[in-house]
Amino acid sequence: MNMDDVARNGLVLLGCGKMGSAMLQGWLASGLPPGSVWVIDPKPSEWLKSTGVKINADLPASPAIVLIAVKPQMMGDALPTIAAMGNGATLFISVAAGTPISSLEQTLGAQSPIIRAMPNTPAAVARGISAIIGNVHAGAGHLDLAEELLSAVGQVVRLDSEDQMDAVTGVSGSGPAYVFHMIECLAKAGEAEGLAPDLAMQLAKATVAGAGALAEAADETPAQLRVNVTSPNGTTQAGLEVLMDEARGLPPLMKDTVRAAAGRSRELRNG
Ligand SMILES: NC(=O)C1=CN([C@@H]2O[C@H](COP(=O)(O)OP(=O)(O)OC[C@H]3O[C@@H](n4cnc5c(N)ncnc54)[C@H](OP(=O)(O)O)[C@@H]3O)[C@@H](O)[C@H]2O)C=CC1
Ligand SMILES: O=C(O)[C@@H]1CCC=N1
Repeated sequence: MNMDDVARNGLVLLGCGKMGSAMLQGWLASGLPPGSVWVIDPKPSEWLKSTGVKINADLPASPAIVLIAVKPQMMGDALPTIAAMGNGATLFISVAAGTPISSLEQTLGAQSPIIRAMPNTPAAVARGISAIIGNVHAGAGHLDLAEELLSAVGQVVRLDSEDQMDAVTGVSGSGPAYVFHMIECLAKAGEAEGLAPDLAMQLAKATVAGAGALAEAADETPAQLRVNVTSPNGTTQAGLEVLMDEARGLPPLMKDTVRAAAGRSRELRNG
């Protein structure tokens, strides 16, 4: 099965909030016909209505893919809508944080091919990264199909074990929010040094975006790129002595941040 089969047999998107719409935007931009997409969402946005996809319409009996993008806490209400498609050819992909494959199997059927994925919101600009892992019924063809679908919105990595998903969620699923907060903090710090808010925000956004692009494009490691900015006894060294402090700086803070997010992912296993 490939994206041509998805266009022919249909893709059902269950839940079209922030993550569902970020991905849908990418799929439509990459050529998936709107007429091949069924979206189920209680309050469709104006953007969704403008796309030409089928919204809250009768569903195909056996779509190629059902992508589940509701909150973990909404699973109980939402999954019965699609449970009848289980135990057949339909591939289920869930992006829900925490919800284990075993719990999805209970509702969708023990014979269903199910893939758990953790994307992130830069998918909206095709710069996301998704990690995927499947159940025993998700064969190589299903994983290839999920990878092809998610590749339309960024990079895809395959996990060896579902246990890795909590740490992945703490790093790349939630990670964009950490980076957005870094932009906010950098801009505020610029304001504290006397810059106008607009100028401080422009400098902060461009710096984070540019550094991210350089980190991805360069042959050097991020550590070397950092060294390249740091003149001996210069301004960066003075700043990094604060930021890189092993007791009070970013290293322990980032470790605690990712640990808290991964821990919450583990808690969500129980609903
Ligand atoms: N946001 C992110 O960065 C990421 C999110 N995820 C995962 O994606 C999933 C969705 O998160 P996110 O997009 O942020 O959340 P949102 O609340 O933005 O989106 C969920 C959508 O599902 C709708 N919905 C609620 N109940 C039902 C139902 N019974 N049937 C169909 N749709 C329903 C909601 O409608 P209404 O608002 O009216 O209730 C909403 O539009 C979560 O499981 C999350 O863990 C994964 C990676 C990153
Ligand atoms: O905050 C959350 O629970 C979701 C999962 C990863 C990003 N957002």
